[in-house]
This record gives sequence, C-alpha cells and structure tokens, in this order.
Amino acid sequence: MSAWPLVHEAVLDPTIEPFVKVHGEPAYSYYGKMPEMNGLMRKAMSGVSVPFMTSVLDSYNGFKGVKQLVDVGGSAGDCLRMILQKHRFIYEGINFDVPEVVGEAPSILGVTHIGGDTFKSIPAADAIFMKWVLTTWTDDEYKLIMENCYKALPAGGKLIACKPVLLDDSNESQRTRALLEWDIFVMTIYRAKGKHRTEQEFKQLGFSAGFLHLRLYRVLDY
Ligand SMILES: C[S@@+](CC[C@H](N)C(=O)[O-])C[C@H]1O[C@@H](n2cnc3c(N)ncnc32)[C@H](O)[C@@H]1O
Repeated sequence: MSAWPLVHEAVLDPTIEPFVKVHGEPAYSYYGKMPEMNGLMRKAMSGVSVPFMTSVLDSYNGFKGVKQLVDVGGSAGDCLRMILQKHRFIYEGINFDVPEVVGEAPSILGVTHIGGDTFKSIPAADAIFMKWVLTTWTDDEYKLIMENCYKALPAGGKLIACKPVLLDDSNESQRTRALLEWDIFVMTIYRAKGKHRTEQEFKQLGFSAGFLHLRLYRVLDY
C-alpha cells in the first residue's frame, strides 16, 4: 500500500517503480524474500485463476494434440492441474516459476515443478501456456521472454498466451476502463512501462521474437 501515494512519480519518471522506491527492490524479488507475502501471492493467484480457468476450459480447445505442456509463471500450478484434468492426452506438465514459488507448490499428479528465471531460459516442451505474465513487463522484457519461449519450442510448437487484449481505440466501456485501471496497478507495483497491449502490439512483439503467426481466440470477451 505504501507505494500508492507515489503513483504519479511513475509517470514523471518511469525508470523506477513506486514499489521499488518504497521497498528498495522489485516486487517479485521482494515477495521471494518474505514467505508470508509469497504465500499470499500464490493464494491470490489461485483464488482468481481457478474460476477463470473453469470458464476458459469450457470454451477454448487449442490444447488438442499437445503432449507436453509447460506453464510459464504458473505459480502454485493450479492452471496446469486444471488443464491436465480436462485434457488427459497431455501426459507431462511442467510448472515453471521462480524457485521460491515452486518450492512451496503442492505436488500435483503429472506435474513437475521447476524453478528458474524466464529471462534466462524456459524448459522445453511441445507447447507453452502463459497466463497473466506479460503485462507486468516492458516491451524489451516481453521480447526476451518470447525469445526464450521460442527457443524452448520445437519447430511448429505453440505458445498459448492468455491475456486481455486492448482495443485499438480506448473508449468509455467498463472493460476498457478496467484494463486501463489495471495498467495503473502494474505501473505502480511491477513495471512503470508494463501495460496491456492491443492485438497489433502482441503481433509485432511476437513477430520480433520469431513467432510468425498469431491467432486470436476470444474467450469471455476477454
Ligand atoms: C501474475 S502471476 C500469474 C500466475 C499464474 N500464471 C496465474 O495466472 O495464476 C505471475 C507469475 O510470474 C512469476 N514470475 C515472475 N517473475 C518470474 C521470472 N523471472 N521467472 C519465472 N516466473 C516469474 C511470479 O512468481 C508469478 O507466479
């Protein structure tokens, strides 16, 4: 909470986040040093992701043909658990997150937890799932994560990124307002230059990392 009074400073100087000004380090490394914060973050992600994934899995069928799936930034592994329960043909799941998070994750049948850093390398699999990860990073960091995803996949492999897509022109709708409000949250806590992106921006960043085709599936008007 102590970062919020500094929110305007992220606009004046986007090179340093309000969270860093207050705590002296970025949010994820701060959580990693505080088991209680880390536990709260895992719990919060489960709380929002479980109902959300139930709806996604009702309408999205792009996992067909996948045998090994890595969930990048998968937190405690809830998303992967739900995907594997629904799609029994996926015989191997890898839940990849920072060591402090996977170290506390529960064991899940068919899932191996691997600790690491998306900016260094990502475990190989024939498809990658990544939900609610890219918004918190700058364009350069986003590109680096995408390059590491590209390296982790075989030719023709698939990256399934689950993200809200911003309209080209912002409007007065509740959805646009909610996404832009969320940008302010990201700007304050994670990265002053992190943001939601449009379809065209996703396409360009993916293209610059080697992903030549982008197919958009709309689920939940998301
Ligand atoms: C917003 S949470 C999303 C969690 C999960 N994908 C979900 O939708 O429930 C972002 C996740 O990225 C992880 N993360 C942050 N930096 C990372 C890094 N450098 N390498 C691997 N994981 C990272 C965090 O620990 C966190 O679990």
